[in-house]
Amino acid sequence: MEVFKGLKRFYWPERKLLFASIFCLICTTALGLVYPNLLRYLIDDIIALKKFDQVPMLALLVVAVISVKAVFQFLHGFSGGRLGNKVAYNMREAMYEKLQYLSFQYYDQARTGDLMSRLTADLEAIRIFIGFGFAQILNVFLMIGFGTIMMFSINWKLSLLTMITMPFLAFAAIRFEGKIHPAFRSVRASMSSMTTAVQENITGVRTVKSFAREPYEVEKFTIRNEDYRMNNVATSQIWSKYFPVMELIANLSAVILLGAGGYMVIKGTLTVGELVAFFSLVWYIIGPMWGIGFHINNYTQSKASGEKILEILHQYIHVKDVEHPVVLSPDVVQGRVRFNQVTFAYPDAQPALHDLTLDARPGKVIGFLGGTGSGKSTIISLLMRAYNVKDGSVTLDGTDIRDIHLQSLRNQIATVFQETFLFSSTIRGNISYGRKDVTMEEIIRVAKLVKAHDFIMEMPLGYDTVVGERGMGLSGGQKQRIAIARALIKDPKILILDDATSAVDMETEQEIQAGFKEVMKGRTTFIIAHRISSLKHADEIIVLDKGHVVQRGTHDELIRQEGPYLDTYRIQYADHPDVAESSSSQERRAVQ
Ligand SMILES: Nc1ncnc2c1ncn2[C@@H]1O[C@H](COP(=O)(O)OP(=O)(O)OP(=O)(O)O)[C@@H](O)[C@H]1O
Repeated sequence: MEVFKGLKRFYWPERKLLFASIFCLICTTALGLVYPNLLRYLIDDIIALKKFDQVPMLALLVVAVISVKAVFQFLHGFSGGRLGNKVAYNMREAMYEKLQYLSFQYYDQARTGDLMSRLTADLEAIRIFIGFGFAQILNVFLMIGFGTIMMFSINWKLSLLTMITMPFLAFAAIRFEGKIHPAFRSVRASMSSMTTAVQENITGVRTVKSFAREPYEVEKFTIRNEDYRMNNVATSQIWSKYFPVMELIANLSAVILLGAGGYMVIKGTLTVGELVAFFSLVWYIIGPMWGIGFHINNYTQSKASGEKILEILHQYIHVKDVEHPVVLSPDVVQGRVRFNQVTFAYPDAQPALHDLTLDARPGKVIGFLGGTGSGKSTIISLLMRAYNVKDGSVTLDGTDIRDIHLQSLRNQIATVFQETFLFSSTIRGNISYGRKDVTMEEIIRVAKLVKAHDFIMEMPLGYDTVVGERGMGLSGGQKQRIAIARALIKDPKILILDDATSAVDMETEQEIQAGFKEVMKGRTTFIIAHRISSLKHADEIIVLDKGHVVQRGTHDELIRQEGPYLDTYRIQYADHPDVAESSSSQERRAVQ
């Protein structure tokens, strides 16, 4: 029940619907009890006494009871359906919102397929249970309770005899519950592992095809599919083992009733009408007892689903606002960024950054160079507070970013990531993503700045062209340019380019950078690049190696000293002897 207590905030506001659905079901159940009594009356008071003129009245009464019962049944379905959908809607909203605010650390580990199955299959299980399952379980108790009272009112001895098997039935049902719950959990786990495989396969279809790994992918899927099948088989084995046992026990009741009841009728201690009424009452109790397996199954499934949903809803958010955060106002932000002796390690890992200190004044350009895994992206992750710095501090205009309202901090920053992600929407929609109120003129202006306007206009629908999922249909360089336009339109105080121009040719890169100079006047820019050409205009270049700063200075300073920067420079300009020559003479001058 803990799970349903945890989910209370979703269904409690809809309690009117919940109670209406339960009330209507109780009425339906109570009206169901009228039948056995009408039967008894028909046999004992009409047929036995040959008062056949009362039959039409009785028939009309039956029609009336059926009609009222049907109305209650409809109202139960209606309110239950509304309740389930309302609860599922509220939960879907809450889950989606939570997913928006979960930190980068969570997504480092999360599996998309698993999250998708929680948002779909698990929510569906809860919808059905809260909408109908819960009322039905309550109904089982009511039917058993009402039926038992009525049976005892007819003949208590026969009632006791017939009820003899019920504890065994209850025992079997409880054992069944104990086995089926873990089985369902495994089914759900294997289901989500299967969906993850499908999702990853579709996302990475280009990689799969280029490596001709289709057979391997099929095999990988087969293993998970097999696991899912085996779990389902194991679950149905539990069903098939317990169900016949439960059915046998239930039917024993009917056999005892017919034997003992028939004997009582012969002896004259029970009327035929009472026996017939008793017989339908027994089935009135056995019916829900039989269904108990289904309800238990429904309950355990939704309990397992509820656990998975709560796991997300209760997921700890690593990066969140302090109690009274500083809310930045864009007109006052200068954009001065400082890292003060920052050392940072990802969870359960060696430090990715050691003792970094930097001071980026507003309007300055800071470049980062270093081999893969040297910590460049980590620096910008810390700047946008994707992770909390524990050792040292990062400040913006003198305020520790941990004290700044997270959204207002990120509103000042625009990042172009290493991997370009575009939404499956129009080019116009993709460029204007970071801002609500943006005119077409502004979109075109930034597109021209990043040299994207011409290729966009060559497309059949221009800015209204819909790009495929993840920007399919565009070249790497085109995607990057759209991503840069998306960052620029945000008019940020701080611009971060994480290897953002790696896919465009050098000439276009220079043109884009010339465009930047104009837009980024008075703003702070961080550029991560592998190409010297992308960095050489930076006010300070920081060279990193395994998380340590190994060199820093301007381009001119760095090419005058031996070190990784000059090594990279030599490699990249090997094809340009004139440049290389001039650099070596500069170097020589520096040494002299
Ligand atoms: N999310 C993460 N969780 C755990 N470790 C990480 C994570 N991201 C990066 N690392 C590790 O931190 C170190 C620095 O990585 P980082 O991404 O900052 O390097 P980088 O210089 O940007 O590399 P590249 O040029 O290849 O992008 C690496 O050892 C990397 O494996």
